[in-house]
Amino acid sequence: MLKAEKLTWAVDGKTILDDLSFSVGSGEFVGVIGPNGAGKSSLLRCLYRKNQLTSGMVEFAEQSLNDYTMRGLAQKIAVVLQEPPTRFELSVADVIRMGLTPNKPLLSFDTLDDQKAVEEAAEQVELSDKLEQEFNSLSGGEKQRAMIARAILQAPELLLMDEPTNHLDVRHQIEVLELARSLNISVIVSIHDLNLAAAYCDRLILLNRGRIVAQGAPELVLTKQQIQQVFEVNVHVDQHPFNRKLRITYDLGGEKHGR
Ligand SMILES: Nc1ncnc2c1ncn2[C@@H]1O[C@H](COP(=O)(O)OP(=O)(O)OP(=O)(O)O)[C@@H](O)[C@H]1O
Repeated sequence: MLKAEKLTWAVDGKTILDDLSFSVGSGEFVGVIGPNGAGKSSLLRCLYRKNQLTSGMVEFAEQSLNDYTMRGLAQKIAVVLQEPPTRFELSVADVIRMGLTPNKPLLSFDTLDDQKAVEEAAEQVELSDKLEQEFNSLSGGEKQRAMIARAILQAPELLLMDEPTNHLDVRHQIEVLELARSLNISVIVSIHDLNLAAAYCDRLILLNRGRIVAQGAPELVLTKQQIQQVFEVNVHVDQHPFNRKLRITYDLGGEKHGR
């Protein structure tokens, strides 16, 4: 579905992403992990054409990303960003409704079905009681969930999410990832929490300093050695006794502090 080959992005003469090759299959849930500044957001920006590649190529559905119109791209790919835009002086319902735009004829009016779709998307992210509230007055986590509802309404084939769990409490982190999984579309998500990444992603791409250090199933990528090398922390990696997913436990410096 999505294929990147030798993707390279440089800015001000500095190479930020260097020779990245990977693919994401239909319905796959892929996590992009790596330390601060590794290039996760820059990579996602290349995948929705906010960053123009310096060299290499990205194909979506066997067509170069550059060959899509903006509207054509929005019909295929939805994006949920780390910091939702704050310029919206609109209600939550207005913001969510924007998700319908790419798939509606230009200058058409909203139908009752559109209204119902907005309400259903709001319900999925537990914002039904906030629909008339101004978007800007939502909490960080609520804004994030509204942007996810907008993306759901877009009915994309690929969902790109840049740190979607950033502002969310632990229950909503889990719910957002489960919701994204339940859509049964391809998802590429950048994520800091390695345990969530291991639990929800089919495959992981581990970035460090703009290069892919490892990619594959969580068990192959999240090895003790690789985590220690890239994140520079001591960890213990085992299998969770209940869900059999990888479990990463960090050395929180107890020894150092005599605890
Ligand atoms: N437009 C830009 N101009 C200059 N430098 C940039 C630009 N965009 C990104 N960078 C640099 O590229 C590097 C990677 O940034 P990026 O935001 O992609 O990292 P990240 O892995 O998403 O980090 P974080 O985990 O902190 O969000 C950083 O050093 C950043 O300063």
